[in-house]
Amino acid sequence: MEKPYILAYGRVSEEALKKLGHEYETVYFANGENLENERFRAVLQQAQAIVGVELEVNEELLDHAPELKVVSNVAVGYDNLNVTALSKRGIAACHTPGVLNDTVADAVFGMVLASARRIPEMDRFVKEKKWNGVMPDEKFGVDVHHKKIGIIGMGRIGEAIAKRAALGFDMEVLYHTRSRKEKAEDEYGAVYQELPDLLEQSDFVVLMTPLTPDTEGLMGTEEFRRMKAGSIFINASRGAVVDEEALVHALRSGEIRGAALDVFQQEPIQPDHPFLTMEQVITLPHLGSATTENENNMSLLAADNALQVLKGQKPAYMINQEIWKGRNKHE
Ligand SMILES: NC(=O)C1=CN([C@@H]2O[C@H](COP(=O)(O)OP(=O)(O)OC[C@H]3O[C@@H](n4cnc5c(N)ncnc54)[C@H](OP(=O)(O)O)[C@@H]3O)[C@@H](O)[C@H]2O)C=CC1
Ligand SMILES: O=CC(=O)O
Repeated sequence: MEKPYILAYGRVSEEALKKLGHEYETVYFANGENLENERFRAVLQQAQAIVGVELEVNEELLDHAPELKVVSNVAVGYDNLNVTALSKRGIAACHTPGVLNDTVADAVFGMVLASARRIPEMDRFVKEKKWNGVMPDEKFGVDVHHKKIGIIGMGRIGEAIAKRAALGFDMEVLYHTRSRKEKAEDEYGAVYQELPDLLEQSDFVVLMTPLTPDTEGLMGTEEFRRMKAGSIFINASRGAVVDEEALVHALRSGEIRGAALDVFQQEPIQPDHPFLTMEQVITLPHLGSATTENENNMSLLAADNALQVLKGQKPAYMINQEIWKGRNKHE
């Protein structure tokens, strides 16, 4: 009998592809492939699992996937999945929380340091042979240590950022979420704030919420207006949590000093986007979790999630847990 199919998509490590391929006919498609590709449609028609990152899984795609049992994101964020549509069809939705916390927090701290100390800009300055041996006063950065960092979305990754800020850089940590975080308060001295208060006090504002109907456009004109003069905005959550026009305005008008952005409303960013011409904005290609080690860890976790579902076991990291109820009376 032919092995059942798995459709692998986007960033999935070699080791994970091998693991999946051992038991299932695993066909890999690069990021950007979609229903317009005949081979993609043919594999989807037979696929019992999708394992990958950034594939838009909507009703239309699901209509082409009659055998599907699980969609396993190689990501913790799952705004690319229509979870309601998956649940309605009894398809498990899985993701990879936890394993990437430190990797993403390292990247965010890189963004904090790079923007405060103008590191990418100064790299260009030297390479463009503008350096005459003296660091010009007008290119000086600002300190990070002992400043206030405001974290919007103190979840798994937010806490790893708070730890670096408090224990590594002696920063005061403010945070805003829907619920209080005792661990962050006890271990990192984090102080809960309503959003306007956090924005008004923080030297660095770090956005780390998921993209949901509640968070879409969370940072808009009013929020940027409330930020301190000279403050820096960091976004590593999702582009659509920010009103990009409002951010461009806040940067151009000097309401805030700078920004470091790993995510955009449209990825890749449009070639004529104003961010690309702004010296005070660091633009990154959604690299938060992108290290060799972490890609493999996330891919293996996503592969395990998918294989567990295909074997009738409850996966370790399932988003729509409610669909599992009653499937196995021991769980
Ligand atoms: N740039 C990159 O490469 C990466 C980006 N990400 C993004 O980071 C996000 C967060 O990941 P992770 O930390 O694991 O997720 P968590 O679910 O652990 O944390 C999310 C936090 O956001 C808070 N939150 C949710 N909705 C709101 C709201 N309306 N107002 C205020 N706070 C809110 C939650 O609050 P509460 O706890 O009170 O519910 C929670 O504390 C992912 O969903 C993804 O979009 C993740 C990895 C890499
Ligand atoms: O953006 C990455 C993720 O894991 O979510």
